[in-house]
Amino acid sequence: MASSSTTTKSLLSSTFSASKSSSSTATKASLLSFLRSTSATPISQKLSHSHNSRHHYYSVCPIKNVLTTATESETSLSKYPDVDLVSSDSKPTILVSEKLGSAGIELLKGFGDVDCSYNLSPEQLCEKISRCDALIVRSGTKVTREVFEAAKGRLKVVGRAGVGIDNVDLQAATEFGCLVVNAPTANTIAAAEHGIALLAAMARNVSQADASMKSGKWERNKYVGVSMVGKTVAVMGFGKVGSEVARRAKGLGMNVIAHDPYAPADRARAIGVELVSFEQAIATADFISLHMPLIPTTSKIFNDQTFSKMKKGVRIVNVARGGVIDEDALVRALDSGIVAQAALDVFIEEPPQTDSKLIQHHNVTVTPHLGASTKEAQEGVAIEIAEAVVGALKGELSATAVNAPMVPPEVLSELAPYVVLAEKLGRLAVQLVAGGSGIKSIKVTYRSARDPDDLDTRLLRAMITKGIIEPISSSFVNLVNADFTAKQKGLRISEERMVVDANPEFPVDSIQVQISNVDSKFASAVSENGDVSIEGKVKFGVPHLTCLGSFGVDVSLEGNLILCRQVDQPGMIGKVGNILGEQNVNVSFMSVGRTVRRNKAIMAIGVDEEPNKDALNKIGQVPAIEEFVFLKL
Ligand SMILES: NC(=O)C1=CN([C@@H]2O[C@H](COP(=O)(O)OP(=O)(O)OC[C@H]3O[C@@H](n4cnc5c(N)ncnc54)[C@H](O)[C@@H]3O)[C@@H](O)[C@H]2O)C=CC1
Ligand SMILES: O=C(O)C(=O)COP(=O)(O)O
Repeated sequence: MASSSTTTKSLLSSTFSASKSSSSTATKASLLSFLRSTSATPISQKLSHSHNSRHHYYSVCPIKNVLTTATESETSLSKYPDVDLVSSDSKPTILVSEKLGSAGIELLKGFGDVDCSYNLSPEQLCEKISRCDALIVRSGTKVTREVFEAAKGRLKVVGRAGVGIDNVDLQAATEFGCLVVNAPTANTIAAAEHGIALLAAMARNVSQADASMKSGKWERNKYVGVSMVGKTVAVMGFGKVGSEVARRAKGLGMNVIAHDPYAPADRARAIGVELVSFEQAIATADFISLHMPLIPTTSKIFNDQTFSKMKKGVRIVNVARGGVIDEDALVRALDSGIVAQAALDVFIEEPPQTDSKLIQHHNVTVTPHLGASTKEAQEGVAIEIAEAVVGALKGELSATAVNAPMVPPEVLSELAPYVVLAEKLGRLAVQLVAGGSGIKSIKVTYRSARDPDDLDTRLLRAMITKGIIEPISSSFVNLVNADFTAKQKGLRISEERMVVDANPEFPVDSIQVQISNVDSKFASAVSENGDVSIEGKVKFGVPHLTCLGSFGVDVSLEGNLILCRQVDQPGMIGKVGNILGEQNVNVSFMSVGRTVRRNKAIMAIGVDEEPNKDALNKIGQVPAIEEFVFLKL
């Protein structure tokens, strides 16, 4: 490895002191803007910047599905849609499309402009959404791909004021870089209580007897019920609601079994519940209470086949999601007597058709999705979701993110400077790749004194991805969509964590980014193994480039960078410095690295301003300079 030296100490120290404070602000701002969906980055700004730049652009080659470089003339601005964007200092607009508790609304009003518009048609929602930064829904709003498309990049967060997110197209949200958060805890008890209410009401024919009496009848013999005590209830889905139902059912003297492929056995044991297989649960239960999410593996999991395996006369409660039951099969099972009764709060289609055979069935008790509808739960959910949405709009990582990694705040603050380093290295590496090269394979190596398992690299990987993709495509990358976008663009990003002898106080010692099988526009950036290779470190909170190809350098990654390879001889720094000085371009940092004395050297010059073409040409004409490149950080 080459040694690196910095030209003047005073330059170094003044840069550090000047950059230290600005860098910590920049670090924070950069981190926040990344964590906020960058889909909301003013695209117009991004475009005008790109349009004015004299440097290479890149676009996605749709056939090879590989990132390829292209020149400005090949880059058409017409592919970018007109986007109605708020400026970053205006208040965010938050659309609340279903009734939300007043405490939550007040909290939201303290942060943004709140538009409570209920009962919007899909078309009305699509029309409104392009003017909204956040959308808050309950189970009644379908947040489809069309909604994300109509948002035109402005929607940063969808808040689901409740648990189930099956009404939100998560794949589309992720693709559009839109964070989805939910409020998973505040309605647990309400849902569990409703489950128990339905269980008891069904067992004792409460709703049927009520309707009968109101129609003037007195039918005591017709509505003889069944007792719950001593009966077996199978709780299907032993999560938050399921566990609370189990606890309450035990209090009623029932024998409780549960099925949940992912539930820990010790939690079940603590409540006195036996975890059993699906088959065992449905074959032995007198009552079955459903508490699993609606996901592909649970969709219509209760169907003709599974009903046929149930104990004859079983009673079913569903406070989870209508879609876990094949409703036509349930009608058949009710008609045949396999299922004696059902009590349903949720339906495949909500509201269901009024003439639905299931709803009208005399052995079925129904409620219109009331599980979460208690005053207490609704206030709790409203506050929980308002806090999550405001936090997301502020750029904080959410503890209830559904489609993004949850990074604990302490990890986040420790990683903050490395997050900036990671993005800059990605930006730098991609600019070193020659136009026309297809970028496919990127290797990231993290060196750290800590155990590899202690380093959560998702955030860093996402930042490197952002740094690589954003300068060369029209995609906007954030924590939500980084992996998806990389995959979509055919980028293979592999990671390696290496333990090195460094200060364990810091989570990372260095990050190296290598791009394989590409040509470089700066041959010195190519390492011995043929990859474009750069490495960086954080020094005093400031990201630095420390290695380029086989050359050691030391330059703070701020502003712009000129890299030159020259014959190692005296006077080179002065020559280039003079050319820049003539153009009033301020040098912020300079570092020279070489492999062998008086042989080849790399000069890395940080500049505050962008030198004009003339200055760059003059640098290129300095006889000892063999190659140079100007890079924007
Ligand atoms: N009716 C209503 O108003 C309400 C309905 N819900 C619904 O209740 C359900 C449960 O909510 P929470 O307990 O808060 O969620 P949770 O995530 O805490 O629990 C769900 C459990 O289902 C389990 N599970 C996943 N696949 C399964 C499978 N194939 N078989 C059995 N279990 C499986 C999971 O491991 C998890 O433990 C959700 O569908 C939610 O949408 C929740 C609140 C109110
Ligand atoms: O939280 C859930 O999953 C629910 O089903 C509650 O739905 P809601 O918010 O009452 O429309």
